[in-house]
Amino acid sequence: MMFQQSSRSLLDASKKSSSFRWTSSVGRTFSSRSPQDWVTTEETDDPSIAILKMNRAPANTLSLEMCTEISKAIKELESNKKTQAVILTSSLPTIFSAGLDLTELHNPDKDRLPAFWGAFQQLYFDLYGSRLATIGAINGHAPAAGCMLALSCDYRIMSKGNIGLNESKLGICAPPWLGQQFIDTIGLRKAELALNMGTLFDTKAALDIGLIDEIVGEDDVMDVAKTRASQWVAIPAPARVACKELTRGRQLNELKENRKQDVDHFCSFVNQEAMQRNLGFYFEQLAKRKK
Ligand SMILES: CCCCC/C=C\C/C=C\C/C=C/C(=O)SCCNC(=O)CCNC(=O)[C@H](O)C(C)(C)COP(=O)(O)OP(=O)(O)OC[C@H]1O[C@@H](n2cnc3c(N)ncnc32)[C@H](O)[C@@H]1OP(=O)(O)O
Repeated sequence: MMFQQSSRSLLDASKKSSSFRWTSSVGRTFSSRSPQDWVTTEETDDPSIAILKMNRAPANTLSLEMCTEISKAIKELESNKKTQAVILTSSLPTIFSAGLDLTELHNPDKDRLPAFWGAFQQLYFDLYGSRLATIGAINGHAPAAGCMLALSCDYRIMSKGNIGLNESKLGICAPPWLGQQFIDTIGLRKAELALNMGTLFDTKAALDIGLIDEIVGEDDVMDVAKTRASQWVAIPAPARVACKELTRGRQLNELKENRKQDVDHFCSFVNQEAMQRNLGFYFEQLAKRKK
């Protein structure tokens, strides 16, 4: 990995508290195959390009275990010297990732919460700072932390769905490092408006403000992603890595130096009664939406 980060204690803690079937505070039961199946990697016909697929139905939400699995997959790909690029995508039909798993935030387990945020921070380090060229093949909705996954890629193509940082609609605010990623991508004024309003952009609007780089047809996503990956891989790897360090190194180091404070800040923010009320309300609306 280009920007080596240490998170052993947090991730070790996460392993102890893993649970894969639980009932949420609004009474819905989540179950799935084991976390090992939530993320898969595939080879392509070019040995330098791999695919990383998120398969956590129904919405590829980022729980502690999901963050850990994605991080693990990135590290495994990086450990193969031949691999120079990864295409990040979803195997779900309409959702890239619905962001943080709200069951982690609402009525949280006090011991698990810091480990959860540590795993989310680690995912940012691993994806945003990867030595690999990263192509986001965004084939569905990508709100909030789903948008973070997209923003952490080097190049973003999108076929359908909405993307953006909608945290304010949940009564919360993106952490400074995610907000900064957004500002660095689309510029301060556009980010200011979008963050305050919690705007989710359709593909056209996202392209207009520079949140994505290209709109592609649904059937062309993987072909275009492979073509773009080949173009990135054609740049000599030391140059690519140095460019990434130039544009992302400061932000990554800033969080690295403030990691513990960021976890503490997150935990005290989320544990506030008003935050819990807002999250509970949003979560209930989400669950009721279809009914
Ligand atoms: C300065 C202080 C710093 C402190 C920081 C504090 C907090 C952290 C802040 C920011 C970081 C990031 C935060 C987040 O990511 S919060 C999550 C935000 N995500 C959303 O708002 C998306 C919510 N989901 C949707 O809008 C829709 O699901 C969708 C993505 C548009 C897809 O719609 P569709 O109709 O296709 O699917 P469903 O709505 O039926 O969803 C399927 C299924 O999944 C459940 N679900 C969806 N999203 C989540 C989620 N994020 N967490 C948990 N569960 C989710 C949904 O309820 C359905 O469940 P069901 O049981 O009904 O099948």
